[in-house]
Order: sequence, then structure tokens, then C-alpha cells
Amino acid sequence: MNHPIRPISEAEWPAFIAVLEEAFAVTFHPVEIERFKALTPMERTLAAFDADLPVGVTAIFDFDMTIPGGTRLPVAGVTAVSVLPSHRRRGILNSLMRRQLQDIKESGQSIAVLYASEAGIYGRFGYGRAADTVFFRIPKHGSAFVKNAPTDPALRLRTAIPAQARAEFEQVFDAVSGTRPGLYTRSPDRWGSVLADEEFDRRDDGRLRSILAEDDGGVRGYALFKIKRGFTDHDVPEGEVRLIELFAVDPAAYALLWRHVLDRDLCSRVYAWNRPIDDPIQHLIAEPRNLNAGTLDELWARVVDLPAALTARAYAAPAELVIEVADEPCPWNAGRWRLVTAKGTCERTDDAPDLSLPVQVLGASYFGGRSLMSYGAAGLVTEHRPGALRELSTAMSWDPKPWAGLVF
Ligand SMILES: CC(=O)SCCNC(=O)CCNC(=O)[C@H](O)C(C)(C)COP(=O)(O)OP(=O)(O)OC[C@H]1O[C@@H](n2cnc3c(N)ncnc32)[C@H](O)[C@@H]1OP(=O)(O)O
Repeated sequence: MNHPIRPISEAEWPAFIAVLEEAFAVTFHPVEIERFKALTPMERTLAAFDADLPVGVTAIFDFDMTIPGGTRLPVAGVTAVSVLPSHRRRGILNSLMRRQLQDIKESGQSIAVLYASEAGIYGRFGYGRAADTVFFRIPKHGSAFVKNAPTDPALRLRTAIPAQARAEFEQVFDAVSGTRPGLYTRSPDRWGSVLADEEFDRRDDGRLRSILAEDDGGVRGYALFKIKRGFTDHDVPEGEVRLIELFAVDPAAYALLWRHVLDRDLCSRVYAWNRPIDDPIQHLIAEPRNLNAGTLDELWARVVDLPAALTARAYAAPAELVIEVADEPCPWNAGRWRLVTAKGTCERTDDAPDLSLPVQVLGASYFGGRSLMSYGAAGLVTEHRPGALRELSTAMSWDPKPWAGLVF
């Protein structure tokens, strides 16, 4: 059955939301729907129609996302992918994804990123697992820092109502967001959504709270968190600090903010559910097993315009080689490309390849967080010239590791 695809009109927004609510089995609060609308350019939506009814939808958030080297690249943040349960497994997602990749290419964005509801969905459309998120469950009793953890007597803490400290959060976030691939420029609407604290946002974790680290010169970091209150049968406090985000411009402010959330009165642990894989807290906790860490995939990335993407980022070491790329959904990327990082060029060639790889692997390693050598060991990259795999793997690696810190 044919399901024509086009962007929705504003009048079709309720029908668009209805597909999401059904597919995700959620009921949004009207304020949430308005917030989402403010973040979603109508012309960046797509819906597949059954007669007049949207039965499959998706949208794009436009992000300026930091890539290796610090450039903030305009990327397409794919979101709201939903197909009505009555219409699932008839190829509607497939049609939406292919059309969306065309649109992204035409809009001039060379990279698409997304946060997957299920990790098995997007590989077939050329996305690769590009970044990880780590969760920590740190008990207060096991959270002592190493003896040489940084301190600065000039620093002090200040409790603030989050909405009232927004300008200071923005100052810190703007200072750090260019330093880690995956972080992005936050629009005013995105800040509104991060700091959302209506009654229905509080659910059972209480209201949004914040603490700032500052000195006489101004703010140097902040933490946003909630506190899930709790007591044992014997009235021993066992509240949980649920850390939402913690950013600091220097190590001493970072350590002080962590110390604060770990020591919070009436709490027995911190649950930090969304942290970067190389989070420095791992080196500050003297008994690192108490981090109780676990990892999940975070950003998935898709190279949409290969030469534009590969020449936009910086490389950790020089590389000069011909890569042969397989890319069925985006045939304009398929074939052989000569990448010369020293010249910043990536051009089509008929020369023999040094490496053959699928586009998913390029997406996975684009932000510098995934080892090409490891894909080689898995048999998913083929090396034709000895040394070529290590050369490109080293060049594409990056520190710090990628992380967006955002579920979108
Ligand atoms: C970035 C984001 O927004 S993530 C959110 C994704 N959405 C959800 O999880 C909401 C609930 N799920 C849904 O709405 C739908 O089931 C979707 C969107 C995941 C799939 O839509 P459908 O129209 O059923 O998918 P479609 O029929 O086009 O399938 C295309 C391919 O994806 C595969 N596929 C579909 N859903 C899944 C899944 N959940 N896991 C793994 N593979 C899947 C199909 O088997 C098919 O594979 P093939 O190409 O090898 O034959």
C-alpha cells in the first residue's frame, strides 16, 4: 500500500502527536506538547499518510554540534520516529528514513544523529553507534575522593532556584560545549526544556534543584539534580540524588560540585544516569568499584554527505588513504574516496582502496569515540594495505570522547 510522505502543516500537529502517543504508549501533558512544538520546525517534520491520516511520523531538530577539532557543525537531530501500531512492519519507517536522508542531504547537513529507543533499528539505514553514556550508582559511604583531588579555597557553593540561575548555567555550558564532540549549542527553547519544572515534570522525584560553584570572579560550574526522598523502616535516611547534569569549567569546581551531591544530607547515594564514558569522576573516587558503572549506547551518527563530513572534522594524526565505502541508502556516498587529512581534502577516485568499510562504521567513528581497529577485529572493515587500518583508526580517534548528554 502506498503511503505518500510530506511535511505536516501546523493544523496537522495534533494528528502528528497522536501517532507519537500511540507508538510510544505515552500521554503527553499539553504543556509538553507545546514545548515539543517550539523545538520542532514544521518544515522539518515528515508524515506518511493513509488517506488524510498521518500513520508514521518523524522530525528533525537542528543542532550545531561540536565535532573533533571544536567546529560546531550543523547536524540533523532525528527524532519522534513513530509508526501507528496498526500500520507497523509494512515498510513505513523504511520509506520515512530514506526520504529523510534525501532531505537532510538537500538541506546541506552532512551528519545526522539520533538517540535510539531500541538499538537494533537504525543500523540498516546507515547509522552507527557513535557515543556511549554511562550511569553511576555511587553510595555515599564509598564515595571518598583520592587524596590529591583538586581543591580551591576561593571556591564557594550557592544554592539557586534553577530558573533564576539560567544565565549562569548558560555561561558555563557555552564555555564547555565546544570542548567535547557531541555537545551542542542550546537554543532558548532547549534551555526551557532542560529546566522544565512544572508540577507534572516533578513526578515522584520532586522539584528541580541546583547548586553553583563560584568565586569572586563569577560562576565556574553547576549541578542540576532532583532528590528522591526516602527512609528505611527504622527511619534511617536513604534519599537518592538523581543527577541531571553537572558541568564545570575547571577541575576544582567539578570536584567540589560532585563532592556536594555525594555528601548531600538525608541522602545515601547518587544516581547519575547520563554521563560521558570518560567522566573524570572515575578518577576521583578512591574506590572506583563503588561507581557501580554501566554503559549504554547514546548518540547514533550517520554520514549523509561523506566528503563534507570528513573534511569538516579535525584528525588526531595525519592519514592519507583511499577508502571504499558501501552505502545502499545514500548511494551518493558509495564508492572510493581519497582522504588527505593534511590538505583537508576528500575526493572521488578510481584508485585501488586501502580500506573497505560500510558507512555505519564511518558514522560510529566520526565523533572519535569508536575504534576502527576494533571494527577491523570484528571483521567489519577490510584492510587492503597493511597499516591502513591503524592509520585511519588513530587519525579518527579523539579525546575527550563524544557525548551529547541529551535524550531527544
Ligand atoms: C530517533 C527515534 O525517534 S527512536 C524512536 C523509534 N520509535 C519507537 O520506538 C516507537 C515504537 N515503534 C514504532 O513506532 C515502530 O515499530 C518503528 C518506527 C520502530 C518501526 O516502524 P515500521 O514501519 O514497523 O518499520 P518498517 O516496517 O519500515 O521496518 C523497516 C525495517 O526495520 C526493522 N524494524 C522495525 N522495527 C524494529 C525494531 N523495533 N527493532 C529492530 N528492527 C526493527 C524491520 O524488521 C524492517 O527490517 P528489514 O529492513 O530488515 O525488513
